Amino acid sequence: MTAQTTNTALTLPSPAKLNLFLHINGRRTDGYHELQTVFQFVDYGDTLSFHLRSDGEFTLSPSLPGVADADNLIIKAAKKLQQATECTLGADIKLEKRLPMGGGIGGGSSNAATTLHGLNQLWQLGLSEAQLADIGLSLGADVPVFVRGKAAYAEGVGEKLRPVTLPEPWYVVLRPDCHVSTAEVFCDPALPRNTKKLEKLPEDLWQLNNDCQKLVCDKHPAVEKALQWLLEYAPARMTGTGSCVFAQFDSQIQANACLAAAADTYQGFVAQGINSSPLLKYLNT
Ligand SMILES: C[C@](O)(CO)[C@H](O)COP(=O)(O)OP(=O)(O)OC[C@H]1O[C@@H](n2ccc(N)nc2=O)[C@H](O)[C@@H]1O
Ligand SMILES: Nc1ncnc2c1ncn2[C@@H]1O[C@H](COP(=O)(O)OP(=O)(O)OP(=O)(O)O)[C@@H](O)[C@H]1O
Repeated sequence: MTAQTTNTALTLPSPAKLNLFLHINGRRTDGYHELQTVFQFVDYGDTLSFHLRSDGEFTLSPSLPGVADADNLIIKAAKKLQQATECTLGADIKLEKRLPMGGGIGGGSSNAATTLHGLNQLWQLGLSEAQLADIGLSLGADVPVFVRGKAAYAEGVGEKLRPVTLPEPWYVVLRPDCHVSTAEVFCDPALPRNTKKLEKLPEDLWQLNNDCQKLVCDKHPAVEKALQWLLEYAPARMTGTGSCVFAQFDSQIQANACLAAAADTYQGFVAQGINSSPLLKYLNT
């Protein structure tokens, strides 16, 4: 991922995340779920470029298929920041989309976080990371971790974050050919919602589960199939509410070999797990 900065333009990375495990501990009265998860970033993602406008307007190019610009988390984040700070500036925003959408790897949330950081810098607002994370939370439960940019043990709805230092292995991430709605998974009566809260993270996160995985596999055979396919190679699991599944490897060579074998059947990518988001590297903080 490359990035560049001038006073009137800024190019920034927008990486994906994996949920290395995901426990659902309960449901709040507002319908949101209490959860425990570990987020790790991967060195693969989208790229966003921001060009300053003085008239307070926004453009996005290209638009995402099936997503009106007004519903795009990039534009929503830009408008939230503009309103919160009463800023009169705007931006032309370019998006290079590489991340599969609706795959549980947080592409939209990451785009929102990169937009908050990018415009904070371009407009010289001087908001703190904590202020940006607060604005981010109003856009989605996964936005704060992307704003903070550190691999984290998360609780609450995903916003109570404790940085963790994890091994940085290689992952194969496969995108089964189906769409899984996060809201639908969380609304499903069959979702297990009472996993006991962990007091302490175990050393080996593969001992833990993704509580959404069985439900999603039962409803979407393509997810089950991709997971079983990966399990022939390495420990594998679903991320978030799916549909993407990932397997862990010690080396890039092993991961590439697995992806090459998958190529006829699945779309996917190889990426390294990273504890610090590439976004942080390019910000003047
Ligand atoms: C499942 C995870 O991907 C784990 O990282 C996230 O918690 C989902 O985060 P997200 O996509 O940013 O979620 P949001 O956009 O805030 O919410 C999407 C939908 O998921 C449900 N939702 C989400 C997060 C959460 N802790 N409890 C929920 O019940 C809500 O019904 C909401 O309607
Ligand atoms: N910039 C964006 N990038 C991707 N999706 C977006 C964006 N803005 C809005 N969306 C909408 O959000 C939905 C979820 O997108 P996203 O790629 O973040 O899913 P996800 O990886 O499953 O996220 P999460 O794990 O946070 O639920 C998309 O299907 C799309 O309709």
